[in-house]
Amino acid sequence: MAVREHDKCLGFVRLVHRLRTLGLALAALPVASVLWQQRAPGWLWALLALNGYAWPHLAWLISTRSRQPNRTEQRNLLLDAASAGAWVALMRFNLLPSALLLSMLAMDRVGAGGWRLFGLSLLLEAVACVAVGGLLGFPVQWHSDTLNVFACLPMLMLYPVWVSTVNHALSQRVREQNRLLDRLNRTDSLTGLPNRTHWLEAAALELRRYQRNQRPAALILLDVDNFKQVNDSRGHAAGDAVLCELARLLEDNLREVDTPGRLGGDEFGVVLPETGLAQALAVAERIRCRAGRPADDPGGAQAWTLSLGVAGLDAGTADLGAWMHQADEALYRAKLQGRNRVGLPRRPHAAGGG
Ligand SMILES: Nc1nc2c(ncn2[C@@H]2O[C@H](COP(=O)(O)OP(=O)(O)OP(=O)(O)O)[C@@H](O)[C@H]2O)c(=O)[nH]1
Repeated sequence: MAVREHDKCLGFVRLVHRLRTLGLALAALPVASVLWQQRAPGWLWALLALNGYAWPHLAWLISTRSRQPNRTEQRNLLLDAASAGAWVALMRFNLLPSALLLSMLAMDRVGAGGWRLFGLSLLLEAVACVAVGGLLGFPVQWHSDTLNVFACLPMLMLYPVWVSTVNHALSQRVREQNRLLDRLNRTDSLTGLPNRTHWLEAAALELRRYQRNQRPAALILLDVDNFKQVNDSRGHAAGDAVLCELARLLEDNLREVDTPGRLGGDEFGVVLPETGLAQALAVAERIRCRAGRPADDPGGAQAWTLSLGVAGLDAGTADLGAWMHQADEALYRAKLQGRNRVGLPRRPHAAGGG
């Protein structure tokens, strides 16, 4: 099993261990009160001590050393259920401690493994209870005295709070992981910039704002010149480094409200809200000039260059596809005209502010 998979399973084992350690320690008190009432023999007391205080740590060792911690822990949970059933019979069905034991067990069974684990546990509890009860000749002593009631109180008052605390921590972790997953789904793994899907959403948002309120916006599409040669001559890792350098260049040279993104391969895009065409051309030119120059020698020779295409919005921009197409055509023109330049859109645009 892969190490990460093993670690993920340990999360479940840890959760059950926390529940079991406190649960069994508290459950031992009402059982002990019944054993005291019954003047039980020493071996029963020893069994209780083992079950209540040694078993949780033994179960932890067994599960964490297992090659399949999840499965082993499921088995341990079923053993817990069987032992609870046996204790109900050993307590001669003393009403309050038995009901408390079974209801608390049911609560963490549903919490840790859902209705399936609950059903299986119930079955095992019944089997163990009938088997041990049968061996003892089904002695019954329903009555719970004051000592039994007092011995039940710690579990009754503490365990539900403990279960809720553990569940709350768990649900917070799930929320955090969902947030992380969402971020990863929207991020390009190499550069850390928004990926194509996220970037297109940002562009579509600006288009809608323009259609509703005539707020200007512009797109820049950029592509590294002769990137294939960078890969071929300096290796794929050097190519990746150039893409990351470009991503940092965009982040460092744009406003907070602008959205840079990697559209795929060596093609990137920038969404510029509240920006007219002239301003967008100036931004594109600034990026072009700074591309491929070492930070400590910004006036030095360019190690790699960029071609860029710019498109603003006007009443003739039918949809996002049309807007992208205009920027793409402008980029294509920049490539045709010799690369390392900013391409202009074919049509004059009405978007103001520049
Ligand atoms: N290192 C690296 N290369 C990539 C990645 N994704 C795509 N490429 C390469 O990027 C190159 C893209 O080349 P093109 O855009 O077609 O052409 P170009 O060489 O940049 O030429 P022009 O765009 O015409 O200037 C291809 O060789 C791809 O294999 C990546 O994540 N990392």
